[in-house]
Amino acid sequence: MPQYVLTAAQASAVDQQLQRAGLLDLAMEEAGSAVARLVQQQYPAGRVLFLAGGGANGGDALVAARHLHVQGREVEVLALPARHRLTQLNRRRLQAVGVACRPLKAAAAQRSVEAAALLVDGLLGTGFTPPLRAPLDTLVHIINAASCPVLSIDIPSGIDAHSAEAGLAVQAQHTVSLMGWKPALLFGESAARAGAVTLVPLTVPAAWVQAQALAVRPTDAEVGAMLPARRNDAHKGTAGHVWVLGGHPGTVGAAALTAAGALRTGSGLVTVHSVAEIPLVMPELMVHRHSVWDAAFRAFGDRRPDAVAVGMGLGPDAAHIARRVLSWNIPTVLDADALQPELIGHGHDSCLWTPHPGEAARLLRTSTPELTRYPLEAARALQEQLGGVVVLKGGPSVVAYSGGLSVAQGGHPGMASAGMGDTLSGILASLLGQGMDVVQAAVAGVRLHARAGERAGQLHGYGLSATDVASQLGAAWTDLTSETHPTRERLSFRV
Ligand SMILES: NC(=O)C1=CN([C@@H]2O[C@H](COP(=O)(O)OP(=O)(O)OC[C@H]3O[C@@H](n4cnc5c(N)ncnc54)[C@H](OP(=O)(O)O)[C@@H]3O)[C@@H](O)[C@H]2O)[C@@H](O)CC1
Ligand SMILES: Nc1ncnc2c1ncn2[C@@H]1O[C@H](COP(=O)(O)OP(=O)(O)O)[C@@H](O)[C@H]1O
Repeated sequence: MPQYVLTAAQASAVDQQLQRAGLLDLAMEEAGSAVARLVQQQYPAGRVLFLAGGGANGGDALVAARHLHVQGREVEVLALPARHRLTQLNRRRLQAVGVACRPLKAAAAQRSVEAAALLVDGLLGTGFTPPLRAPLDTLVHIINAASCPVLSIDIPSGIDAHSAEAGLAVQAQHTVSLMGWKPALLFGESAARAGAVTLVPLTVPAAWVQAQALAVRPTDAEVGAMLPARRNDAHKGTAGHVWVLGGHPGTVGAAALTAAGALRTGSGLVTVHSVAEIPLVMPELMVHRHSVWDAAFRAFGDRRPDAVAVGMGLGPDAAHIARRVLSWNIPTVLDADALQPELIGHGHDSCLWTPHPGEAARLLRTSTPELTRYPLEAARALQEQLGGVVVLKGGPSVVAYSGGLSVAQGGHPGMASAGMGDTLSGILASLLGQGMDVVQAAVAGVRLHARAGERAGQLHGYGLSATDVASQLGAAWTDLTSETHPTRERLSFRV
């Protein structure tokens, strides 16, 4: 089942549909029971302290407390005055099964926290509008000083669901996100505040969520189904020829890493064109050194590859060279030095632009902190300016295409090292060269890169390099396709 990303306003729109259909009570019951189930699984012993706000987020907490109480867990509930109708209803239901709901005051919270084995934060969810008002600010300080783990419902209290920033807000060990991901749970400091996130999709008509969603988050099975199946009679002429145009004295490794990424993603032929001496990191690569770029383009004549990656370590002439490449109108990955504002308006539908936040800020003529506050909106703005498809790189990367946004799953913090993006460019060019549609190549390519990073991270931790990631690409491909192409795997190993 697809996963979606929703802003607070979009989640609230679905809530209103549920309300009109008379289903909101059931959704709150499902949300609360999912929280209780998770508590039993992950934190099976000791007293559970619930801090409940007055909105529906507090209502979810009251439902969870009731479920745990009837299952025999010791619970304590401190609650603000209930404003939401369903929160009032669930307060009565909780009291009906014998649990007292004491007023939530700072002093009581302070005392109760000391005896708790787990604190469930149900103060504020998507109905929060910054800045945090009293007494919630004091309560957040008390929660953050607690020695027990904290589990937040939907989103840590004090986090603005839309933004990657975090001011005064709960630091959770675990967050149960309801219905879909909120942007804040995916990016930056706000995601760090959420700890481990468990998504509980809720029994809501998928079409309602899809109609509202800001972005999708494809599962591995969905990504695997996009990757091309190769026939047993495939040969190097059918697996795509990729050209890499990059490298400059001092940055020759970038072009080599891109080429290695393309080979490891299954390209039949990979040729590097450069005016610098490119190290032959894999003897399977073809490397052509040209005297100057004009001579290179003369030598190309009318010959064209199936896909081209341009810009990695390319140096000061990159915009000019990329513009000539764009006139070929073939599947093209533009990265690094080729990501220049003067290319805006010169792209085409088969372009895949791959900026990191610094390059993206340069293209949008804004600052990097401004851009990283709202990565989804930034990716969309870039796509509108550049056309084609944009991969805004990060942990996680966002793919923006005409009419849609997709957020990649996974990756590894060890991928924060030089050359990772160059490898990604090679992966993307390889997938384009193997005939994939540009949107699917981008979505599948970023996940393939992240999956290879996860595997390499298990072996090398924070010491992993881009070369290590490239070496895991074949295994990552197998991981992603194992669910969707079992027959093909068996066929390809026949004797
Ligand atoms: N389909 C789904 O996903 C489902 C979602 N569900 C749940 O609904 C939640 C959203 O519920 P919601 O809309 O009632 O808002 P919620 O977050 O509880 O906050 C409202 C309270 O916060 C207060 N408040 C606001 N700003 C504040 C500030 N700056 N400083 C201090 N206080 C502030 C505000 O106070 P007031 O402004 O009224 O004084 C009001 O009392 C969602 O996160 C999920 O948990 C499930 O129940 C079922 C299905
Ligand atoms: N913490 C992380 N989690 C997941 N992916 C990451 C993380 N850090 C970096 N990456 C990935 O590594 C790549 C870095 O790209 P980039 O900054 O262009 O590197 P370079 O220019 O050195 O090649 C991107 O694809 C990014 O998504």
